[in-house]
Amino acid sequence: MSNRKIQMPREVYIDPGIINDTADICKSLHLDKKILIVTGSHTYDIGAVPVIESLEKADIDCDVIKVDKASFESISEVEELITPDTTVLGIGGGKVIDVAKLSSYNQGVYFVSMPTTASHDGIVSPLASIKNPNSSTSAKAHSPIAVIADTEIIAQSPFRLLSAGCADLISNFTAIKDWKLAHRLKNAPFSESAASLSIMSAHLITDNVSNIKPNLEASARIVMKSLFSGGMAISIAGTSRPASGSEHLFSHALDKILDKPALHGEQCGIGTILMMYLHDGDWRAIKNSLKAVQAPTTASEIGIAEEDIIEALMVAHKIRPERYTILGDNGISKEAAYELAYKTGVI
Ligand SMILES: NC(=O)C1=CN([C@@H]2O[C@H](COP(=O)(O)OP(=O)(O)OC[C@H]3O[C@@H](n4cnc5c(N)ncnc54)[C@H](O)[C@@H]3O)[C@@H](O)[C@H]2O)C=CC1
Ligand SMILES: O=C(CO)COP(=O)(O)O
Ligand SMILES: [Zn+2]
Repeated sequence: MSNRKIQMPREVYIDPGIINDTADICKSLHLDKKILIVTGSHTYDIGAVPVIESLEKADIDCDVIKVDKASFESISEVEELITPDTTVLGIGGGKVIDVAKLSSYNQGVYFVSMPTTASHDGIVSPLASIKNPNSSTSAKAHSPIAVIADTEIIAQSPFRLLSAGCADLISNFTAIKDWKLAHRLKNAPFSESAASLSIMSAHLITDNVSNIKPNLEASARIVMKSLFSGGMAISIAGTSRPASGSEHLFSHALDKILDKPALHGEQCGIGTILMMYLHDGDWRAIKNSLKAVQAPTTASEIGIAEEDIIEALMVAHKIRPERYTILGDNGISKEAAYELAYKTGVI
């Protein structure tokens, strides 16, 4: 038997007002015995309250737990509330969704992904990213059984979060360059279909920048659909390779260095400018696309000091040494890091 499994969601809803149909969706999937809502303190009012109303009307039992960190403590707290007939609904941003995803995976129960914003491509993917002292990258979990993305709620979320989602998708351009490089130099397994889908998802953003605007349901829909197809590329590959290369290593390095990192997608977007320069690609086009969706392109816009950018560039290659990228096995020198950040206008 092949041990290569492609896992995908069974049902995906990307629609305005769909959150009010949560009970019907859970019933139709036979997931209505016992519901555990995992949400954040801020996203409780925005997303959990309408879900609770929908479940109460349908006489479906539900418990709620609020988590604010994607940590192993949060995972344990959630797991304590899970029984074999529980379905976990993750309602919130990326951290909440990752906690819901990993705790449900550990306990072997179904999970429904309910994003209240469109800030990164883990919404639909089978991976979860839980920070710990040894690792800041994503690890295997499982795909949601269903995705319920209410584009009305997502459109009303701060535009900064949507811009970050666009930037996380734009980073697929360098991720694929790195993946191809690793395939050629190190014989890393490569999937043409996952790579094509990943690039297509990034193009859905860069070809549509003029249609991505604040407070517009149609814009939230474009970003959410692109994150969906980007997540599918990850599912097909069975690894985050199609969506995470050297630009993500740079962002992971910043997460380790900084007390208060910027949004995941924002850091990855800036990393994409830098890594595209190293690939000798069209980094100016990346910068223009990021600007067009109002994502940051300089360190100062997200309050990161020059020396932290340089430090992150110099240590990024150590984050995941098994994943070869343009940073090579030894990384880049301090002088080269300054030159790179300066020439691209990041510092
Ligand atoms: N599983 C995976 O494959 C991936 C996981 N990640 C992880 O996801 C996390 C980043 O996710 P983010 O969503 O960027 O951060 P986050 O989960 O911290 O959310 C950012 C902020 O947005 C707020 N928010 C969410 N919806 C809102 C709404 N409708 N209105 C107002 N505020 C709202 C949240 O309360 C939070 O304060 C990181 O931990 C990152 O490592 C990132 C990429 C892929
Ligand atoms: O952020 C991701 C894809 O956008 C996941 O990447 P990592 O596997 O590097 O955490
Ligand atoms: Zn990412």
